Amino acid sequence: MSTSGLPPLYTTLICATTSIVLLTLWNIRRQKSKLPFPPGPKRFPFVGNLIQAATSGLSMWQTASQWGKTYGDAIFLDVVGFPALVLNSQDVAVDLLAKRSSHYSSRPRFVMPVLAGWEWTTATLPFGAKLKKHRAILQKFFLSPDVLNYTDVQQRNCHIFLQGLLDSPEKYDKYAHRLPTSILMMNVYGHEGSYAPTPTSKLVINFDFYFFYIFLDLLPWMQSLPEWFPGTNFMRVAREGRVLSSRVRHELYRLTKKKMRDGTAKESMTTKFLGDAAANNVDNPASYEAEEEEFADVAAMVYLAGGDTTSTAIMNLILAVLKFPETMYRAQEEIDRVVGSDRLPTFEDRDNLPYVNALWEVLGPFALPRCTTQDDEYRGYRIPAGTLVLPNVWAIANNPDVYPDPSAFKPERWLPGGANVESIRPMDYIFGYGRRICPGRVWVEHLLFITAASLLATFNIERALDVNGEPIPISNVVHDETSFIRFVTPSACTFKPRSEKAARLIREAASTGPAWS
Ligand code: HEM
Repeated sequence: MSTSGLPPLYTTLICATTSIVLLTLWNIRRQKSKLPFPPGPKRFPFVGNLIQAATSGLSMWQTASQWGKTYGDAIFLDVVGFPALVLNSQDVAVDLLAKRSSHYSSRPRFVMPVLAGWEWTTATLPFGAKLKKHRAILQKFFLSPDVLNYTDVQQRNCHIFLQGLLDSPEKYDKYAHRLPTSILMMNVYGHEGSYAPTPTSKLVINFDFYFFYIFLDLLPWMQSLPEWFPGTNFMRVAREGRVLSSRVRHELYRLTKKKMRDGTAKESMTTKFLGDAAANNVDNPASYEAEEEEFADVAAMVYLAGGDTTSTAIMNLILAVLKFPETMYRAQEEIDRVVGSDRLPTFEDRDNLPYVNALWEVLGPFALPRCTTQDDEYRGYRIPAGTLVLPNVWAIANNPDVYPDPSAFKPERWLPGGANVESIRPMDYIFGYGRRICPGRVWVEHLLFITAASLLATFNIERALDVNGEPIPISNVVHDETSFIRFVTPSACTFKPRSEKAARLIREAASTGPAWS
């Protein structure tokens, strides 16, 4: 509508109002950019807070928790020039990562993982259309057990796991790794066994490994140096990474497609997805190909994301039981009462085993960094776009104001009448927040329940004794304190079947399951 026909008073009013609104907006913006950053330790030129974190003698999560006592639960850091924000409490993590997820849901993109060919992985994708497609596929297959009927596969493999412990208990860490990877292999591709493309692949697939090369983000011109130039070792590492990435992405997937052509493929996420995609794109081969390419990435991502995380949770469970044997006896008393000794536990028992359910929530701290996509203001502080946001799950889980005696393993704290029955539970933070919350969480919950219940129904797990009959100290070693996953090394311990009958039940159940290669 034109204002030319309006009386002069109206025109003046409209102009005045518009000017006031524009001035106010400009002022808010100016104020915002004048706001201070959230509090944090003194930042030094070039290195920022890196030296303080590296020399504190604690893990980075513990150091950040200590800083929290002085600076509060949102701490601003400088990581060699990159702004970073550590979130030390559940309230702040939910406020930012869940309630403001529109601009806290991206991931930082570092040079080296991209050079090494891992830019397709769901967990590193920036927020956008591609990520939404990946997550839609993951949620379709993993949020409900019914689509892939994965509880069946989990239960059968769990029996094989128990048989492994009967036969070679000293290999328990290998079996703890093989359990989730074999199930994922079947769920995702329909293959039996687990998979490692090369013996060193574990190292290179752990993305934290690439953070060593963060100097490339500060000195991007180094990528143009000739390969003979000193300090360009990253080029060789990146080349090896690309070969590995391509194998992880395609090998298992192509094998399933071959089996589908031969008519020997077992039902899996891949056969189901390709079947639906073919039916929906009968007249549009280009669209089918695009969907297929996208899907192969998601499938490979599941295998990468689910193995080490879930096997670490199983190792933590065993460690917790070794450290606090009374929890094992209490769980066994509940299992004996509910399940009896004539059969192995099943998923139908889950609701009747509250103590066992409380017991498996002992997963180690694990989190993935986020990256902000817009400037933000929070509690009177400025958080610039491009800030690396790190949820400190360790600090949240070890907050003595929420959890009395936080490092003691007391599953009963979650039960009716327990100290933490009203508090947030580990399940509320160990799988992340908002739009990037872990899409594998329901699958994990099922597997950890059946593993804990079956393991404790059939075995007594105890510390091994030395030549003098004294218990050998538990290995508490975490492989790599800087890793996003707190890997646990195995302890000297024994897995004794609770009875002849328990051993027989295991052998009978395992004889109907798949063989682990
Ligand atoms: C104990 C086991 C596991 C734990 C503790 C865990 C935890 C997490 C956490 C904390 C995140 C980051 C969430 C965020 O940024 O807020 C994540 C992301 C992810 N998880 Fe899991 N996870 C586990 C197992 C699995 C499994 C079995 C799968 C396979 C389906 C899986 C697939 C993924 C994927 C694809 C992402 C990236 C999601 C994205 O960036 O949007 N995880 N997980």
